[in-house]
Amino acid sequence: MSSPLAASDVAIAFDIQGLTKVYETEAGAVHALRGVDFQIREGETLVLIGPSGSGKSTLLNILGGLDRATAGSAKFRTFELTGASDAALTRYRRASVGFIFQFFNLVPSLTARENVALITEIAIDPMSPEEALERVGLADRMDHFPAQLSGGQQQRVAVARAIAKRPQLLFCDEPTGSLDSESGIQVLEAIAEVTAAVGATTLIVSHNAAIADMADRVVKFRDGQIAETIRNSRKIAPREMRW
Ligand SMILES: Nc1ncnc2c1ncn2[C@@H]1O[C@H](COP(=O)(O)OP(=O)(O)OP(=O)(O)O)[C@@H](O)[C@H]1O
Repeated sequence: MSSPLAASDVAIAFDIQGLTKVYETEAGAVHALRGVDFQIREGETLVLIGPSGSGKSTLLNILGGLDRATAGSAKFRTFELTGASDAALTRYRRASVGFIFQFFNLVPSLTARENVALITEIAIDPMSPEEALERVGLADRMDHFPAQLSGGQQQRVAVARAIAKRPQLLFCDEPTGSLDSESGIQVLEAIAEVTAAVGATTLIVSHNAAIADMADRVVKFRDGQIAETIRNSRKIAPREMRW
């Protein structure tokens, strides 16, 4: 069956078919994803919203090579994630994916520059830690330790770390979840800027409905499935969002 997005002039980053995830727990099986069919275009920014437990993070983790599906298929370009070896998934994450999580995950004993350098030292074609930190507005904070930075600044270091290797994919799970609105806007501005600069396909999971305005498409989850997708006619810059 031909898909509406598979026209020859549209490059597809992810082709997802029947993606299913069941967690076996002591309390019984938890159906986190119930047969998701979806395609994501190269260079798109998607914002994933929906109730707690509806499967957003599970999808992000599977597409990021951090978790494995129970059934179905998820293909990034020509790379089939489901069924890939652990080594292949590690190579994929290292080469292609930048991650940003809610709680920054910086190494406390390293400066901002050193936290970013941890990644650039093992990347294939990275920008310098200095360039990455300049892009997120931290040129004057490079030699600060995480404890000397605000939450928003720490998250911008995490953004710099995620994009310094020029990833094809940027996955953000609640990137502003622990920030006040002004810091959150600065982090989203940094994400929008670096996404445009490196041309990454970007997925952002958020509970903040305002963030949906910066997406090309908003993906609404319900009960382990995609209930609706909405294409924004115009993307709104984070600074102009109504928070
Ligand atoms: N490691 C795990 N073991 C067992 N169940 C899990 C695990 N991870 C997630 N789940 C369950 O899978 C379902 C989907 O969780 P998921 O984290 O993907 O939802 P979410 O939409 O991202 O929620 P939230 O917005 O609260 O982060 C939930 O019922 C959750 O409890």
